[in-house]
Amino acid sequence: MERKCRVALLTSGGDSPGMNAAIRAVTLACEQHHYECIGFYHGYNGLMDDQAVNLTSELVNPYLQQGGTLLKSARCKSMLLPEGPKQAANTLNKHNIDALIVIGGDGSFRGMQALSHHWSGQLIGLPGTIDNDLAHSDKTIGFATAVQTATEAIDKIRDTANAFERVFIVEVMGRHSGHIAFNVGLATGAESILSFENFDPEKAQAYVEKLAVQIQQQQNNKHSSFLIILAENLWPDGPSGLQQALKQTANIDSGVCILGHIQRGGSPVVEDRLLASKLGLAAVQAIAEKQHLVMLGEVGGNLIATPIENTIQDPKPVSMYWLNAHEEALKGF
Ligand SMILES: Nc1ncnc2c1ncn2[C@@H]1O[C@H](COP(=O)(O)OP(=O)(O)OP(=O)(O)O)[C@@H](O)[C@H]1O
Ligand SMILES: O=P(O)(O)OC[C@H]1O[C@](O)(CO)[C@@H](O)[C@@H]1O
Repeated sequence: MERKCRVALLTSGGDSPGMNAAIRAVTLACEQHHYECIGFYHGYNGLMDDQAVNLTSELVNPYLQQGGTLLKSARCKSMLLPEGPKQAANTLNKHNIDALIVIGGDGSFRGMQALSHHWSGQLIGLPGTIDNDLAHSDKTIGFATAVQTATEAIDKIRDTANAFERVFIVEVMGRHSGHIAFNVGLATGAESILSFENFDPEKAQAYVEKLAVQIQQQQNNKHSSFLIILAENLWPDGPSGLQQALKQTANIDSGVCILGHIQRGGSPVVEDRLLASKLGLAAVQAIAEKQHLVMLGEVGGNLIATPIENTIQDPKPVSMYWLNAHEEALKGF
């Protein structure tokens, strides 16, 4: 009897809503292709200490609509050491794995590159991160849900901010990229959006002075709230640093809300379920077609495979067009 192809799967880095939908799609597609499907728990840690599980449709089906990842995730320090990728390769060889699918962000893809130097199986990446910072896919799995979650939370802040005509600084995630900040800022009609793409930390005081003028003008004219969406890791001393600067510079009081990990959880929105399901099915198809060291993504409605190194190296710029248009439109009020 012909030996069945053995496909392994892991989720790595920050979990993102829709990872479970991708795991489910991979498992179902493997069953359809008559492949074995083996999950490894806790990201690359599961390859370090051999934490394997046989994935079946019965096991994965109930997770489709759940956030997080049924395979758990981790940031595995051993992968950064010379022995780590070798150890990972040993585990894959021990299980006779033919192909490994990694769902994660750019760090996880760097892990795939390191592994490729020690393991001869096929490696396929799926973009799974709320940050949307991977080139060659319009969206990453989990981004749409994170934007939705943050938007709903900020809408609630807006209600209470309106009631007291308050200024609020809301910090959103994104590590070092502004996709969440800009999209959430547009969706909530934030009066100001500050992110890596439009902020120079050397000129922080100049931004404070500009913000102070905007806040005073807007509140004098309209008697309404003023929301500042602030990307994490941006402002020196974080959102409370900006809060203090506004107070010291112009005696402006403001509230601070750090949305934090609330943005990573929750049931994936339809857009993420669809993207994850399509990419999961495509990953198994890519294995059947003998593809290697590629990431699958969706660009303009088409599924495309891009060499992993390009997805890591190529920038994924935030579109400034709509941000600028939004700022211009606000000036008209
Ligand atoms: N240069 C590298 N070489 C080998 N492995 C790496 C490298 N960079 C990252 N990894 C592995 O990938 C894991 C995940 O990377 P990282 O923590 O950067 O998250 P990510 O995949 O970028 O996702 P996210 O940004 O959404 O959290 C790391 O914990 C490590 O195990
Ligand atoms: O959960 P951790 O390990 O603190 O990581 C937080 C980081 O992970 C992300 O949620 C996803 O990369 C970033 O937006 C954030 O900076």
